[in-house]
Parts: sequence; structure tokens; C-alpha cells
Amino acid sequence: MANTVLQAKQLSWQVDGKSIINQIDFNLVKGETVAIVGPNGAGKTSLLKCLYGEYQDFTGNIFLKGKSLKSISTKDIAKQLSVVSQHSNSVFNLTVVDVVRMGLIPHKGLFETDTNSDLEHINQALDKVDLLDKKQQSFNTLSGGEQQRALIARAIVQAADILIMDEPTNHLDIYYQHQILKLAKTLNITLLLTIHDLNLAAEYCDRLVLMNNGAVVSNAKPIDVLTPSTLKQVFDLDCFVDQNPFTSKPRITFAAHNIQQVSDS
Ligand SMILES: Nc1ncnc2c1ncn2[C@@H]1O[C@H](COP(=O)(O)OP(=O)(O)OP(=O)(O)O)[C@@H](O)[C@H]1O
Repeated sequence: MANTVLQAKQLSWQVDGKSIINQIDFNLVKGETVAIVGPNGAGKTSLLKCLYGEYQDFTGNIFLKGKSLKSISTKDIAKQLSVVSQHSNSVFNLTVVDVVRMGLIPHKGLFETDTNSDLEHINQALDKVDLLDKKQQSFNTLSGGEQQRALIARAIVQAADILIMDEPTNHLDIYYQHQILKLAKTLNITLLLTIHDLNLAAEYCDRLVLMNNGAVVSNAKPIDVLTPSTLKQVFDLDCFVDQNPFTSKPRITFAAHNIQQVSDS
């Protein structure tokens, strides 16, 4: 499709002989916001890791703006695609400004120092996420929401036009869940994320890719993916779908009456 920026064809990935991602076809179009949703263990993070080049031992093909991902250097991938992932946060025993400065790495030679315009760019990014006053604080001491904002500032400095976020709303209270997603949307770039909260996904995304057992069950607009029968099939729960009265987006209310106690299952 014209304007496809990221595409997977018959993508499979296994670990220790176990199939985790199973023959997935996927595409991401410039400018859209897409969420990968599905139960724990469905393969969402594994799919993202293949798509952003962390796992290279996949079979099938991944194309970044038409070029095979395996033929593009890590540095060139990072110029086009930035990643915000909670899993790597704990490695940052750095100040906030140093974390944000890491966004410059793909654009710099080995011994190239920061220019005044780089520093201005870093400050502008920190200002955009409202962390200028915390720039000298240790990243590890930020709250969960502030850490996500700092990583978004790093992505702004990285200046890629695709942003991948793995569970950006994890551990955030409801206010900050909305704040992070709204902030990401203001960047006006292509967004691909994983998210557990289907109501948030419906609120912010143009399209949802619903996964289960390493495969895609449904890939369409939220209204067409979030149907009681599809959700029952994947989550084994009955639900009621109506409209959010504020936004008119689909709103899902799950009924937990058939949940078994752990000891009964
Ligand atoms: N590096 C790995 N080594 C072994 N097993 C793995 C590895 N990565 C993923 N898996 C397994 O693959 C399956 C899918 O994991 P993945 O993290 O992709 O799921 P997910 O949909 O993101 O789950 P969650 O919603 O719980 O974050 C799980 O059973 C997981 O244990």
C-alpha cells in the first residue's frame, strides 16, 4: 500500500523451538496510530521487538520504508524509528538530560560533540514534556509518568518519524495514561504501541491489531475489532460494547462472572 512505512510479511519468530509469532502479515501506514492488543503472552512485545530490529532471528520479511530491515544498519534504523520501552528503563543510571541526549546518538559521529543547536533541541524537547525543571535529576528517581515523558523527549530529539511504544501506560494512573497518549499524539508522527486497556486503545487509535497465541485475530478499526463475539473468543469474557458518552468511541464493559478462582482452574 502507498505510504506504508513498516511492513511484515509472513513473519514468524520462535524461541527454544517454541513458536511465539506465527506467520503474521502486518502493515503500518504513515501518520496512523495503531495499537497491538491481546491477552498476556499473545506475542505483542515479541512482535514489536521483531519490528524494531531487536530480534533478528525471525523468518519472513520486515520492510522499513520499503527496505528489508535486515539490510539497514542499527544507526539508520534509529534515525527512522524510535522506541519507548519500559523494559529498558532500569538501565538508566543517568540524569534526565543525559537520557534525552541519547536521542542524538544516531545522528552523531563517534567523537562529535554537542552543538548549541543540539542543546537547544534537547531543552525544547524537555520543555515539550514539561521536565525542564527536572533535567539534572537522576532518571531512576522519576515517577513512572515522568520516566515515560523523558523517554518521549528522547524520541523527540531522535527525530524519527515512527514511534514505537511498548505498554506506555503501564503503572500510570488514569490521568497520566491519558496524558502520555495525548502527548504522543501531539508529535504528529506514526505511532505503534501495545496497550492492555481496550478503552484507551479505542480512544486513541485509528486501528487495532488483536493478537492471540502469536497470530492476528482481527486487524481493523476499533469499532470493528472490539465486538462482544471477538472479545469473548480471545479473552473468554462476556462484554457489553456501547459508546463513550464524551467521545462517542467504543466503550467496553466486561462481565467477570465466569472468571474461575485460580484453585478451580
Ligand atoms: N526471549 C524469550 N525467551 C523465552 N520465551 C519468550 C521470550 N520472549 C517471549 N517469550 C515467550 O513468548 C510468549 C509471548 O511473550 P510476549 O512478551 O511477546 O507477550 P505479550 O503479548 O507482550 O504479553 P504481555 O501482555 O504479558 O506483556 C510468552 O509465552 C513468553 O514467555
